[in-house]
Amino acid sequence: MSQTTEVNPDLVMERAKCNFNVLEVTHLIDGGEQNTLQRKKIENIALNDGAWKDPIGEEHMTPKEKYENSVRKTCIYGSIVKNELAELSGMESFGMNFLAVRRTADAFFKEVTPLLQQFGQFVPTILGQCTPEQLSCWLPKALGLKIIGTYAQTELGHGTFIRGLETTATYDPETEEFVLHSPTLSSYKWWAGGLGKTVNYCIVVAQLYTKGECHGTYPFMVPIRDEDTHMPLPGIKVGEIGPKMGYNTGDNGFLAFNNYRIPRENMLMKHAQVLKDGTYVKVARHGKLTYGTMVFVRVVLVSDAAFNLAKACTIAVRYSAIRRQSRPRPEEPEPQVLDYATQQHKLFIAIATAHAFQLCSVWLWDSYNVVLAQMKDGNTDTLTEFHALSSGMKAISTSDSAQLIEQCRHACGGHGYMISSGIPNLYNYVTATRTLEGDYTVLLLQTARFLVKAYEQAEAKKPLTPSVAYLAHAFSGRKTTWDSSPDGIIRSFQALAAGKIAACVRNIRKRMQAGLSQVDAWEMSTIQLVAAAEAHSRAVIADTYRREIVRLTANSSPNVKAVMEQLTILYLYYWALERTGDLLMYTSVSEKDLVDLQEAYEELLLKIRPNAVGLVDAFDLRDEILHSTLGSYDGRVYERLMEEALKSPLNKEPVNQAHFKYLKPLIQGKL
Ligand SMILES: CC/C=C\C/C=C\C/C=C\C/C=C\C/C=C\CCCC(=O)SCCNC(=O)CCNC(=O)[C@H](O)C(C)(C)COP(=O)(O)OP(=O)(O)OC[C@H]1O[C@@H](n2cnc3c(N)ncnc32)[C@H](O)[C@@H]1OP(=O)(O)O
Ligand SMILES: Cc1cc2nc3c(=O)[nH]c(=O)nc-3n(C[C@H](O)[C@H](O)[C@H](O)COP(=O)(O)OP(=O)(O)OC[C@H]3O[C@@H](n4cnc5c(N)ncnc54)[C@H](O)[C@@H]3O)c2cc1C
Repeated sequence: MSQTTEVNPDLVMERAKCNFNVLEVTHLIDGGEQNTLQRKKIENIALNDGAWKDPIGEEHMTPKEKYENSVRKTCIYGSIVKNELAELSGMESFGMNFLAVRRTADAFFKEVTPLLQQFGQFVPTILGQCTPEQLSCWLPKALGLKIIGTYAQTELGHGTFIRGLETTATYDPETEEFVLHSPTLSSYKWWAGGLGKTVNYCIVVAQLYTKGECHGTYPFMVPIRDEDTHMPLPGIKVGEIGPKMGYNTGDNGFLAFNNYRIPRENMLMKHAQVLKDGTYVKVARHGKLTYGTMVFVRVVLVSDAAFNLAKACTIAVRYSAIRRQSRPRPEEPEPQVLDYATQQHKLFIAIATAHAFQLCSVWLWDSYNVVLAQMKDGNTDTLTEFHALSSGMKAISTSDSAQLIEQCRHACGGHGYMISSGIPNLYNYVTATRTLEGDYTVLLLQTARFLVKAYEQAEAKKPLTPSVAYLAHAFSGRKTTWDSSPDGIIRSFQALAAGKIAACVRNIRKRMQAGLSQVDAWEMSTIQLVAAAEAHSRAVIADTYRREIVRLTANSSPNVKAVMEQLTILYLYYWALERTGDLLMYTSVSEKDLVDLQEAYEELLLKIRPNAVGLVDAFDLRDEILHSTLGSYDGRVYERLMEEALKSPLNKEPVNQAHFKYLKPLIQGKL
């Protein structure tokens, strides 16, 4: 943890007040002491020589300078963490090296590296979609950065509806090549990270045509720039898409093909093949295995949501401890804003949620590895449930994380609006993750498809998979009895998910009986289906968070156990109070129960208050990674804000020329 000699006295006081062992909680979050040591080792390698520093503040650079600076730092960073990046050669290896690389990358890149997609999607797609021969050809080149690539699936006209993509890959048996073509403007590839200027290769998802027949979308390895001159190859039109809310150092691009030819071997053929004579051979036992990279990235994004939220609440809690405002008791000094109950209400849920998502992401990752292992043995039975689960968790974690990061900004008042606070960049990054890799609504509707089918299984008294086992109790005809214990609240969350799913099924059936088609009846019910999938995902998250905390703190010291338990209960109370209407509908909760719950919630905030700074210190986020004037470990907020203000290019001269050019003539009435 970075420490300077002078620490703000309020933070010193807060740290003295903390009643638990901060390092013990850090180990818990990291998944054990060895992991913490390994992470710190990588952080020291990556950060200690200051290579992440910018010549001038990135925010003062032009877009072109920003991009070039980001490429420069990518090369420095890549050479520093080369060995750790090599670990990414197996999808199973989502270990501490991966997470440490992810964390230290944020010291180098306030937005993103143009090579994000090299490791975020290019390498994972090679791993998941290639035959063994293709793997041995492409993987070493990609991992060794001999080729730089991205993943171009989305088009100007279609992102969500993959089956609607228009780019074609038509097999020509005469030359044993595929001909890639963009028939319309809406078929232009759009969005792929790094495509604008950085990459020379691209995995392109296109409609496969052979022998006059379309076989759906498949990925193709496509060289797009000359490996020597980096010029776009003939038949390729490529460029950058322009300024965005965030990801501005990520050169997202567009790409079009004019009858562009690639060898037959460049179709990634793990799940289907086109033989030399053009015969199409399907290998996969599950129709959606070509969507595998998306499933992988959705799992990664849950962990990313937790990490970014931890950063935002570290900034906001430390700042709230040093910020003093208003005088409710005239005889006393102004209180720290962290002492206001409303401030605690804004912030402590953010800490608890960061823990919840972190633990869920580890659990989800472990479940994913089980699914991958089964698929290696040819068994794809659990993929459908996993797709529903990961879709729901990705949707909720990215959306909640973005909302809570914004809440952290509110908690920092005016200074939170400064780029130098670090929060705007965090928000701009995370809010995009609600959309990319599957939009929030669209993914929850995928979860809902699974839930409706699971409900029908439960109705028919057929066996249920673990994440929906609670549906077996949905047919008792009685409201679930309210019980404010943690297990009782989780049962209530499951009851309201079950109630909402049941209501959806009833509505769809009613509408079909009234003459609507299945598609129309489903469409009319989608508002409720999204709500049901949200309720289900929240029940899974709450249950997983609670179970994992109980398991992980079984041997913890009493105070660590106590504070972790308080956060878990806070999470449950918070969401119960957010959903009082639903609880009244689907459980026996009374008005008095809800009044008691609100009171218990407020008392819990008071109990957590003395440990708040300790809790965010336990995330162990180095100042270099936080990039925040408000959130540094030493709390020298005002000094840092002033230092940053003086870096503004407008402060380089006492009077700006615009005064003489425009204002003075206006003042003198000469305009
Ligand atoms: C140096 C740096 C260091 C480290 C960096 C490393 C990591 C960094 C950290 C993280 C970030 C990494 C990258 C992030 C940055 C940018 C990434 C952004 C990239 C992108 O956005 S790529 C494009 C992604 N696009 C999408 O996600 C599109 C969303 N749409 C879909 O997924 C689908 O079209 C659909 C699911 C909405 C519908 O598909 P469909 O029409 O074909 O299917 P149906 O609705 O008809 O369903 C049929 C059937 O299939 C089931 N199904 C659907 N999908 C899947 C699946 N994936 N797996 C399994 N089953 C699936 C569905 O449930 C139906 O089943 P049923 O039984 O018939 O009901
Ligand atoms: C920063 C960023 C980086 C990206 N990087 C990449 C990349 O590297 N490679 C790549 O291929 N793509 C990339 N994308 C694209 C991204 O995957 C898509 O934008 C995303 O999947 C959403 O699809 P869309 O843009 O088509 O949205 P749309 O589907 O057009 O969504 C518009 C609205 O319609 C709604 N909607 C759409 N379909 C339905 C439905 N069936 N039912 C109900 N509502 C619906 C949505 O909920 C949304 O409200 C990136 C996007 C961003 C923002």
